[in-house]
Amino acid sequence: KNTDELDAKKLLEEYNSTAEVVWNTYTEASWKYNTDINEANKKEMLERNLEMAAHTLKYGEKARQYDTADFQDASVKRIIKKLSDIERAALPSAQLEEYNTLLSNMETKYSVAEVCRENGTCHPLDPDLQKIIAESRDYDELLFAWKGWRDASGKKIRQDYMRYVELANKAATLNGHSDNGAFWRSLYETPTFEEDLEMLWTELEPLYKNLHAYVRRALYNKYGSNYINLKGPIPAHLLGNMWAQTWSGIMDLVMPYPHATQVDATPAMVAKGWNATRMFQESDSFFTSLGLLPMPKEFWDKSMLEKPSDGRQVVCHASAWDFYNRKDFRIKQCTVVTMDDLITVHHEMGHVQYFLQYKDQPVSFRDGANPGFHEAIGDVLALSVSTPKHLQSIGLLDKVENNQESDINFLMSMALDKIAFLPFGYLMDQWRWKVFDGRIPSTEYNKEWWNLRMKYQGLCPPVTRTEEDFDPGAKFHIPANVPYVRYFVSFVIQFQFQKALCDAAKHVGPLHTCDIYKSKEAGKLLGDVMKLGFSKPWPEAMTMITGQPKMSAQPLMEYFKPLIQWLEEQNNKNNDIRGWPEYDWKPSTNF
Ligand SMILES: O=C(CCC(O)(O)[C@H](Cc1ccccc1)NC(=O)c1ccccc1)N[C@@H](Cc1c[nH]c2ccccc12)C(=O)O
Ligand SMILES: [Zn+2]
Repeated sequence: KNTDELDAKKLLEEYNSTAEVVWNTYTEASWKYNTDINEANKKEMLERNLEMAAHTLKYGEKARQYDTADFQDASVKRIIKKLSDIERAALPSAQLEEYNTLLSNMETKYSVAEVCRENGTCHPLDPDLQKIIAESRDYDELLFAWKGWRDASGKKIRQDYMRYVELANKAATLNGHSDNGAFWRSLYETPTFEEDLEMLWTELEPLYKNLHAYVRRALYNKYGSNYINLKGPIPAHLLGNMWAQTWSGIMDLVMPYPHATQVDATPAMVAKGWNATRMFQESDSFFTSLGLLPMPKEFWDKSMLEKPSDGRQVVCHASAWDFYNRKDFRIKQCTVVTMDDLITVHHEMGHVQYFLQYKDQPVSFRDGANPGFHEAIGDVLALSVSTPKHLQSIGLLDKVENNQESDINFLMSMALDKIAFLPFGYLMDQWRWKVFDGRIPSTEYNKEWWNLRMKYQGLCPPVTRTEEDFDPGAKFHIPANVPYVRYFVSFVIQFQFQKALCDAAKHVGPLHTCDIYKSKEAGKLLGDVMKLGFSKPWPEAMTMITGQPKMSAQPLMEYFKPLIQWLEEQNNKNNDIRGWPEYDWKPSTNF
């Protein structure tokens, strides 16, 4: 083994400059395909992916020659270690081509899927089906969209997915992991990662069960006892979101005090003629108010901020793009003018802010401290933007009162996104980890999916599901091969970050009223951590912000404390049980 540290340094310089070119070329081709899905663009993207894999293989094999045990420079050790895992480039070239083709076919099938009515009108997921699921209060119309989407997307991907699992696992084992799930978890560099997650869920589950009981009661009042059992799971198509992952779509059904302050800024956004660009400019202003970096000109010139109207097929699921040339950064989002999408705008802008902050790091360090950090940045700022006080200051809410009822309304709207999401954020990769390690065989993909949906979310399918279906495939991240536990981590640590930033901003009062707008101290804390990228283990980054190295559910619980007490009282008043002991109940199907 080579123990020459200067040799290694030279290798890494060569790697870094060549990687920037190869990755930029691939990213341009991938962008072209994602924003104009056709055979020619797909072919070009697949070719560029092979070139990138060849580059990864070449330098990965060189990196593996080194024994870095006695190296002085910790960064050199860290990069050599990261380069040594060459992921899919470890596959024989025929299988690598098959793997890349499977991935682009699954993502394309998902992105072009649509649901057609008898009268011939067809509906894509974005914006049509999402709008129906969020706004319709007709049980059967909701069922049309819910079942139709799963028939058009997940069902079509099941075979591809089985082969993808085999090849992903083969690549993982060739890199020394037991399976692909073990590889994904290794990115957190935390030996107790699964135990830590389980402890967080144990702390947070009671909050979720209280919210679930209260929402179930509201849905019972709306849809009646044929469709809701007060001691059973909730039919999965009634929660205002295609995957029941966030529930703010049904805020009108659960609003605690209809006569107190409203919290939805959507009507004002529409009334004031906001468009996608305006939403992104608003977000850009918030970031710069903290002393963080503005979006560069390329961003505004080259991003795709709306679904094209020229007939092009695109991947609508939002994403942020680093072109690895330290200049070119973009967002692709099929933005609609709603409060929900204003939140997503901040989420995506958080990714680009991270790109900007770490752009001068070596390419191997141009990543989040862990994947959850990358997901949390934008959401932290969105916590401030979402406050009634801030929405009023940007003209999106007129009347704002400071009283208990308005507080509860606001906290309910936040809980419908943040607390409702936790079990979904946790179960998605529970399912995939079990698929990758073989605990879930392909003959039980759908049965085990619904077991987890029942166990964690207290949901049931509105109609019978079989192994002909593949409901996990109806959620973008499964066909797109994007890990998901990062969002569970993000939804926990973003409250830790918010608490720390609010302290730095010298906020006084309850955590949920904090708005860090214009706080340069808060911005500096966040900016310094983003500049690190992946150069230090994430507990060091966590300590820089919060003063301690661990994930903790305490700040989230502190943020929602007033609502938790209120929900306890309401559920006791309604004599509602927490949980769903009558788990084998099914809603009536009148067709
Ligand atoms: O998927 C997303 C947003 C998309 C993304 O920004 O996370 C995107 C996903 C993606 C990854 C890889 C390829 C294609 C899409 N991630 C990024 O763009 C990204 C870019 C650089 C680094 C890390 C992530 N949110 C999740 C979780 C979520 C639901 N509601 C939310 C509200 C606020 C924030 C997140 C969510 C979802 O929609 O289920
Ligand atoms: Zn994200």
